[in-house]
Amino acid sequence: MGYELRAAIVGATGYGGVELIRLLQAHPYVRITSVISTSSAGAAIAEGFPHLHEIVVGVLDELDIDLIAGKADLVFLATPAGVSSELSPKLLAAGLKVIDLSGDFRLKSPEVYEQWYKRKPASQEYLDLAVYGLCEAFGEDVRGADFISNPGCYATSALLGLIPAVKAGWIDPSTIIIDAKSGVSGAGRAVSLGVHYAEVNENFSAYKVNKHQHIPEIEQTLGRIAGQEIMTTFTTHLVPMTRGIMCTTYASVIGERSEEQFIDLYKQYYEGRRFVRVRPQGKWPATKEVSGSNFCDIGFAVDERTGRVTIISVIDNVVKGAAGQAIQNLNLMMGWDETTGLLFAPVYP
Ligand SMILES: NC(=O)C1=CN([C@@H]2O[C@H](COP(=O)(O)OP(=O)(O)OC[C@H]3O[C@@H](n4cnc5c(N)ncnc54)[C@H](OP(=O)(O)O)[C@@H]3O)[C@@H](O)[C@H]2O)C=CC1
Ligand SMILES: CC(=O)N[C@@H](CCC(=O)OP(=O)(O)O)C(=O)O
Repeated sequence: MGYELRAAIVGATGYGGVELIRLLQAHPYVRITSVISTSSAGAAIAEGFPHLHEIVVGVLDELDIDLIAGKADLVFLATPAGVSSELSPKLLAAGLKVIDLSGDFRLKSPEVYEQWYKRKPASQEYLDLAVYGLCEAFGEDVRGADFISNPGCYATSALLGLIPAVKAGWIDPSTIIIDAKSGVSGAGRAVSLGVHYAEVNENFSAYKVNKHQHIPEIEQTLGRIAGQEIMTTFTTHLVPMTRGIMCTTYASVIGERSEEQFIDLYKQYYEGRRFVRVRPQGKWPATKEVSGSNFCDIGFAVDERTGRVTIISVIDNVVKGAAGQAIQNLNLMMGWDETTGLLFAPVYP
């Protein structure tokens, strides 16, 4: 297939942007034609990122809508919250397809966005237009779409672990508790006290308890699956590792369900979806087992004593939680095989 899509990346100097460069330069149908930086325009990309030396040649472009429209067919926005709500309408008006990695278009209610992100929301028109790109659940919506809102990293791990059980009515949604942990790259490349080496190393801390911006995203999506309002308890922790998210999720089981039944249910739901790997009974995934890959691995334990199920789901936050999932969305948007350019094994050890 000789198809070539020209892609631009805004926020190319951040962790999500640099990971997009790494993955896209190996994609058979995509050519990166512009990498954009508001702080380092004019500098060679390999100057700031020596690991890309002799792999990606070129200089960083300034952020200019006309320049992007002249060079690209599709734009990835790997920018902080509050940026893409301004940029996306202009890029779409210029005829570009857009995949936004930030949280600006994930929540359908502007009021809910303002409450959790503490920022001015995008307009309702564009919130309605954006397709929530959780491919394994809403892949049909993504096919042929022009504007994708890439799910949040924690939300991806939590939702892939919960959706089949919620959809089947096998767990009581009012009892869901998600205990989530992330590596430090989830906080982005900018330096702050909270991600300083001496603060994180040999430490384990909870943050944004009951205030995390992925709570409404998880609740909105589970509510859509269940057809009823769902509230969850979701606690995030910072772990002294670079990549990886683990969600350990607890819920009360409705009826009598064994681990084997949960495994069969999830295997059926994710049949044909190559990026979700359901573990055999008694095997629980670790973050290292998906590191550097687009996989989400899921394992189960049913406790007959308490009547609860424990669901453990892991992803690499920068790949399945950001750049890899964005490329998975690109593949579906373009009608390509979902796995194109993404079917590589995790990095081990
Ligand atoms: N890191 C992760 O694991 C995940 C991140 N995300 C989301 O993806 C987005 C990118 O995250 P991440 O790469 O980690 O963040 P980083 O902080 O590492 O990078 C963001 C980049 O955006 C650019 N930028 C900042 N302000 C502006 C602006 N006003 N206009 C245009 N570009 C700007 C900066 O580059 P420059 O100064 O060169 O322009 C910066 O390098 C965020 O919204 C984040 O929440 C989602 C899932 C997972
Ligand atoms: C470790 C760490 O700080 N992780 C970030 C991950 C969320 C993120 O990337 O923000 P979005 O809402 O745009 O997805 C956080 O907890 O805020």
